Amino acid sequence: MSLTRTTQITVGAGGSALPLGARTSIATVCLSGTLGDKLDAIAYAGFDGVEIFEPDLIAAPGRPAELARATADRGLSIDLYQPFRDLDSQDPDRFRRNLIRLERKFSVMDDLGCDLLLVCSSPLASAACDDGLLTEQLATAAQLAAARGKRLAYEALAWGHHVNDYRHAAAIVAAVDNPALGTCLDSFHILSRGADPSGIADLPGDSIFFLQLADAPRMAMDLLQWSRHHRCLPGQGNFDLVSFTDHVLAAGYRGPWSLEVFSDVFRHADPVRTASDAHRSLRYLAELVGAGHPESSETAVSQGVGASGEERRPVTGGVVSIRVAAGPTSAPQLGEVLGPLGFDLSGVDSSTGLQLYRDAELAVVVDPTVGTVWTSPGAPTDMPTIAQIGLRSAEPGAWAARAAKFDVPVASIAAPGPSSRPEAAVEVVRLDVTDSLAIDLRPALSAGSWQRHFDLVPREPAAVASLYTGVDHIGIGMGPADWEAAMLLLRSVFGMSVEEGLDVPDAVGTMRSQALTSATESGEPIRLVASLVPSRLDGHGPLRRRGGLTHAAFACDDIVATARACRSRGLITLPIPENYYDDLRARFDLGADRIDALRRYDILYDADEIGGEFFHFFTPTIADDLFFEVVCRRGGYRGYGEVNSPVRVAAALAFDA
Ligand SMILES: O=C(O)c1ccc(O)c(O)c1
Ligand SMILES: [Mg+2]
Repeated sequence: MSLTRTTQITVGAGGSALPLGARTSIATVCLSGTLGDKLDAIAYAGFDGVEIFEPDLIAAPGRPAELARATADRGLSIDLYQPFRDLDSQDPDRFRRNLIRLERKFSVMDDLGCDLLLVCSSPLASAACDDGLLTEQLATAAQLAAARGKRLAYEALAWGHHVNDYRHAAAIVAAVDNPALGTCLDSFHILSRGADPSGIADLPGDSIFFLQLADAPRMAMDLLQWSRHHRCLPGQGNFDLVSFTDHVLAAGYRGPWSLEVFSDVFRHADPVRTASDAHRSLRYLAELVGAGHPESSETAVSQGVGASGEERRPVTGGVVSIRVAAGPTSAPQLGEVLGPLGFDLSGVDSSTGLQLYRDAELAVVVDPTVGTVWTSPGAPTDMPTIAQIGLRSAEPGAWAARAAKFDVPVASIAAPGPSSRPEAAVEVVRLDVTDSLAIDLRPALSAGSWQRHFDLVPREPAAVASLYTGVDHIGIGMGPADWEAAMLLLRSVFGMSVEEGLDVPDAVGTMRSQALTSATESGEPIRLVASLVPSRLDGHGPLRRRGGLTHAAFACDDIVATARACRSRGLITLPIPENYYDDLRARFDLGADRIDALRRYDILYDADEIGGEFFHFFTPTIADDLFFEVVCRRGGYRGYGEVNSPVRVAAALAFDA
């Protein structure tokens, strides 16, 4: 068996990764560091151009002409200089003063070799509040720009005083009717206000001077604060950027796709990592947009980056295995819980001590070694964590190719095979989602494949029928440093989709959680629930959180029968308080018998508006974190019983006390 790690980073990849040959660009404000650090990271990630954010230039030691050289030396164009604020004004003196300021900025742009300036709509109460006056003032500015060989891209800020909607900005631009004035469309300002983006398709394409893309998580908060602190990359938030971008292309826009992401997270993240995620996010968006523009994908496909038939995302089956990094202290405790749950110890790897627990086709592998490579740096070594998720796939090699398309490194584990067909020898492809979580893709786990790795304990075939129909979902904790990158990776490579995130308050904190799902060939989706773990909690170190967080939930068809079977094997279910069942009786019309059955087996319950039902019970936590859950879904229930989460956490604390 050999392990090979392939890392492919696109450095200055030739040709466009975007539909219709569009160029990639990014605003310097997206990244942390000095302007030099930012340009290095942007060039390294493979971008074609930059937007220079004025405060970055003002604070930099180099003169604009030097910046122009530094940018050109890195193979980058300067696509936009921004922002020019508060141009229009009800006060004629103020407006005259603003025109002088504008002329000075044109001189800076001369030195930068940039001809496009972003002009934001004014948020000031003194802004021109009359369309006639505003049109007149923008017309004057456009004439000055034309005389200096410059162009102005007028952007409606979502919190603009008079102009805060792209249609209003476009109407003013149309009224001015000067080729030196166009609009800048910024997805954040348009989608954050819930404006219908379909009107973009009807704008004259040559009046759209610039496209800024940003995603964001849905939040009910002040627009300015939301925009300045919580934007994220396409594929990290909840906006529908695919149809947004489709409308912009339908209008005929062929300029750069530029990222403008104001983010508190990226402000202190490694700029190289942010920039490479940023470039990946544009390719992710391009793949989805390109799928709707087959005529546009021809060039892209010839460069190996487009959405062609054979490049479609390969399929997976469901979760077939879970590997728990348990360490020597927790490994025996895991065994004590897995046995009663129906997982028999069926093999041990004599060289590593890895323990294989199986219930029919499902496997849980427990790693008892100290400080395994899967444990996050700084995490307590005795804290068990789900380190690997195994998905069934008949075509691991195709997954390796797909990961490479997004520059995600994979490790290919080869099985002995004919050397004439090396691709057939790829047995497992492993891809790191974070430093402490990997996803494996492999064909069905036959006894044969286990045999190669474990000394199997002889057992009677099908001695016990399987208790479970599969893995319903997996819960994982992630630190803030990993969160954004992991979301993008899961969504781009695996095509996972997200619903809106949830904040779930419980006895030990408020947990930000995000469910991700992806379709499988069997129809039952893969479900992951990521929870954002603050990097430090109560001095317990990163990722340590009392009450449990990391978990695997197994699915069954009959919750009471399964609970009974587990109890008969000695399972201690997490005790749920009487008060919970009093409340259930008050909230739902369940009938005394059903409530009694739930209470007897510590089963929790939820129902949704469409008649879906959810039943689940839990094990106590192992070493404060890991637990197992058994669930039963009925009638198309799509949630995770989140309402019961605080009850579980409090019950786990009470059990441990
Ligand atoms: O938050 C701002 O002020 C700001 C500035 C420039 C932009 O392009 C933008 O979208 C927002
Ligand atoms: Mg903008």
